[in-house]
Amino acid sequence: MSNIIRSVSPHVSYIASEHTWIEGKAIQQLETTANLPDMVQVTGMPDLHPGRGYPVGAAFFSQHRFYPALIGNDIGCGMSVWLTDLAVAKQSLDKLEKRLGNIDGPLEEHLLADIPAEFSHCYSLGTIGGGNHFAEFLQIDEIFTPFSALDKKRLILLVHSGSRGLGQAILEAHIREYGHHGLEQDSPESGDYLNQHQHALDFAVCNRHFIARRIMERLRTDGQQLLDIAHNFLQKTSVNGIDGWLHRKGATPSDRGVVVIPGSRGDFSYLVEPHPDAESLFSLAHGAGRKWMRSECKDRLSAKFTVDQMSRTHFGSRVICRDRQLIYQEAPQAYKPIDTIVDSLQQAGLITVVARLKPVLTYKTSGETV
Ligand SMILES: Nc1nc2c(ncn2[C@@H]2O[C@H](COP(=O)(O)O)[C@@H](O)[C@H]2O)c(=O)[nH]1
Ligand SMILES: [Mn+2]
Repeated sequence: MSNIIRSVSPHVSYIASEHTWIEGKAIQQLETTANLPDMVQVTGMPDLHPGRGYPVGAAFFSQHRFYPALIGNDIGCGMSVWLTDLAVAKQSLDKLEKRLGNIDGPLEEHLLADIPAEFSHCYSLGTIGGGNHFAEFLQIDEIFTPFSALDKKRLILLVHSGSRGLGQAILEAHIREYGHHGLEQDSPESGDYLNQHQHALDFAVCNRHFIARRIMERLRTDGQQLLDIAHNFLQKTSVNGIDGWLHRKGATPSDRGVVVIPGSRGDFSYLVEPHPDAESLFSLAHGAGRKWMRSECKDRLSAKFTVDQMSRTHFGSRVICRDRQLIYQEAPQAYKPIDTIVDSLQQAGLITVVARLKPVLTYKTSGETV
């Protein structure tokens, strides 16, 4: 375990095997963040990559004060996993795509009555959003550890989305007023942020629920939720007997049962059982993590692959993405290989792999943009 959890300095470490690609800039960002006042420990996950000022794929533990900027704009972003009643064997990709149609618009009229009152004015509820958000059908490729809920004959639905414009508005207002200094715990400002943060977390859970519901309705099926877990959030907690604030930015909690670690639309995703551990700040990778910046993807790929070719993967799965920039930005090539991520977590003793999932159909957006 010791050579997988690498120490950069007494307060900074990251988890990586010899095969895990970690960019130097991301480690520099870890160190910069560790120098913030009252920061106690900073740990990078194997999917660590540089972000805008602060790294993504990391957990940060502070005392006395916390830093909303570390959580970022997509407060509550996370993954939910459903075991649907759709039989793997019977599916035609054409039929799935046709029935799914366009789910970028407001929720269907008959679902509006079920929206909790606190979110009834949020028109983005039930929509996936841009960037790396997606909804994906997957099939179980292999089960490694018995997990009663799994059934190889049924399709899995994975939803990745967050708090949409709400989280963005909370962060913008916070930065306008307080910059990047963080907030003293127990101050009125920190109480205000925590209330808004909770509201965004609740919205994100509700959003993923309605996305899954509308998708399953379109496909005339039902399903059972296996998990819903956020990877961008703040938690008041205790680590090694110290009370403080655990910030997760692209880090999945390891103390809440089975989680999913997605790869990309052209790679496997894994269901894993975490082994909670203080050294990793009770966190795991939340995905594969970017290898290429968004801005470089189209230049690197468009001469080699047409949009049509990008809409299929080597698994034979299909990608619905009518945004010609986004389809390149989110290409499988832009992400680290998921097996290097999962292997390092396994070698560090932080997970037991439950199942490997293979993409069947990935939905990004039906909106036509050039
Ligand atoms: N199975 C899929 N996984 C994907 C896809 N696009 C991205 N990803 C993975 O999700 C995480 C999400 O990162 P975040 O920082 O935006 O929360 C990313 O690291 C990838 O590994 C996809 O289409 N299908
Ligand atoms: Mn996310």
